[in-house]
Amino acid sequence: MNEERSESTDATAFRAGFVSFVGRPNVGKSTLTNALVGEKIAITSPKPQTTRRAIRGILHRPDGQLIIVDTPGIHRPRTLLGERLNALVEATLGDVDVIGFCVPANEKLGPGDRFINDRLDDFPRAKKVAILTKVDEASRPEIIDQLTRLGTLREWDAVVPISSVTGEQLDIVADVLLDLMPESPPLYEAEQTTDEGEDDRIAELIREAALEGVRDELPHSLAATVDDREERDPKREGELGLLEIYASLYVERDSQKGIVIGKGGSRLRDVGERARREIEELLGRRVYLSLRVKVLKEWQRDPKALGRLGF
Ligand SMILES: Nc1nc2c(ncn2[C@@H]2O[C@H](COP(=O)(O)OP(=O)(O)OP(=O)(O)O)[C@@H](O)[C@H]2O)c(=O)[nH]1
Repeated sequence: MNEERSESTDATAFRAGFVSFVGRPNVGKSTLTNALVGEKIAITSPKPQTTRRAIRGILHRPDGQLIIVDTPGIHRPRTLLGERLNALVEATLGDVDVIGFCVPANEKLGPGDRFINDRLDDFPRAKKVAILTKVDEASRPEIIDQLTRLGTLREWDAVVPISSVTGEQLDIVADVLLDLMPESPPLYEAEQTTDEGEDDRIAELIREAALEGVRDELPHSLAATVDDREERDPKREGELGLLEIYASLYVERDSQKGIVIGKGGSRLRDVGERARREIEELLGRRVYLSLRVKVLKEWQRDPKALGRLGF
């Protein structure tokens, strides 16, 4: 990050900086990122703890640039993967300008929220904003009650209630976050919405499609990679040909392979179909997707396997 950027009180100055949303699994961090950036980049899923990679989304505005670093949740590590994720969180949060602490309006503040709030003391450099998410699912009194409780946790630089679903207060949260950023020239090109590699985004779309409708224990055992791409000649000159993408889905055990593939391969066909449509939308062209399911025994605990999957 650029050390030359400076604090300023000039309200008309262009500001740019990094923000990371933290909070318990499922509080709506990825959905908020997508809603702010306006393009699907982070994986959202109703299952807890499915965001693995630090993905950046960028909100471009005439008065500033908000670079969103989407981290996996802070949680107590149980596996080597868990430890690496926590190390990633530490590295990310040590380097951002603002941390947005997300708490859902429709659930009481609990030990999980307090655990994460306490950890925020380890990142004194970052300004801290409390974001009350999912206000569409809570009553007025519940929202007020929750805001009061949030206020007792620490002196926040700001507290903002939002809904990523109805869009309520999303412009306000963007204003508030930008206001807290240092004065700085734009840090990214205007057309960029994410700096994640295209293959990584494709792999996330495949993983997301494969997660849909599977049992609770599977999310942590699924990974996807793009192995190869081949361009087919276009039928007519001046057109794009078909893009063939060869990808793998990794599970940890033989039994999980069956779950992913389904009876007679029916589930895998659905997953491939869903993922292909998403990839075509992302790339804006026709795609042929070949998906293979592979077993990589206990990959979450195996350093070599983790390396191969890009963790
Ligand atoms: N009603 C409502 N639901 C929301 C809102 N924001 C997110 N959700 C839902 O909450 C669930 C979890 O959202 P995510 O954005 O995946 O949550 P997350 O905090 O990124 O979760 P992890 O990746 O597991 O850490 C999804 O089913 C979302 O559709 C909101 O503002 N209102």
